[in-house]
Amino acid sequence: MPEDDDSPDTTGAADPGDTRDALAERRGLDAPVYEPAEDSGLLAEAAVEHARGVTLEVGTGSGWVADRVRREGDATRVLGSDVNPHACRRARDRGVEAVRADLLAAFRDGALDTVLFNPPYLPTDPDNEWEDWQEVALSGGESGRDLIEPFLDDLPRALAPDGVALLLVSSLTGFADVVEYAVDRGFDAETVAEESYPFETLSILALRHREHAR
Ligand SMILES: C[S@@+](CC[C@H](N)C(=O)[O-])C[C@H]1O[C@@H](n2cnc3c(N)ncnc32)[C@H](O)[C@@H]1O
Repeated sequence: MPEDDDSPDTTGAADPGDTRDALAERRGLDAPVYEPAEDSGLLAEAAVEHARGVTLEVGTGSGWVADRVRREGDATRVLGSDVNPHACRRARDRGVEAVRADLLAAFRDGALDTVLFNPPYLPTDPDNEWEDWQEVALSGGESGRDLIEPFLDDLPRALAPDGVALLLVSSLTGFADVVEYAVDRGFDAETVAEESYPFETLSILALRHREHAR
């Protein structure tokens, strides 16, 4: 594989006992930007199919997902955002319009027709935090939902009335808990893609404002 090829690594399927540290090691603990992996690939496939209008990928990382949507999907404009400045730079180098922002805070009410998010979701022991950009990319705090919940809190505001959000959810994070949280915020949730691995199942939830759900 060429050195600059950062398509998802689907060759390194983890063993059943694979841990957060093993995952991180496989992805390069000291890499400042999350490399696309199986989760990125699953989100990209669903996003190419569903993204329409103004599309934002929150936590764009390398920009690989946003770039695929830009090239292969029907969105009219594709943006990326990330708190990590190295990620914003990588995404821009790829041709993605990327801004440094915390979740949806920088975006106007109802401005987004499609929102994509592959969040940091690994449940993490508070005594075992790394405090680097990989931590920011991977750790979802003790529950795994530290980023998912504030994202879902603000999504009703930023998503257009007939918009859709595609959220990647791991079984490690508590699928039912995420669905319940989204439903409580006025969304209908539908699973549009799912892949099982030895250590987790990844799902893509399509979230629509309840009054606009099909
Ligand atoms: C699991 S990685 C996904 C990267 C990329 N979207 C992909 O699928 O390959 C999560 C990304 O979310 C970013 N992130 C973490 N906290 C964030 C926040 N509060 N606002 C925006 N992005 C955030 C991380 O820097 C990281 O790039």
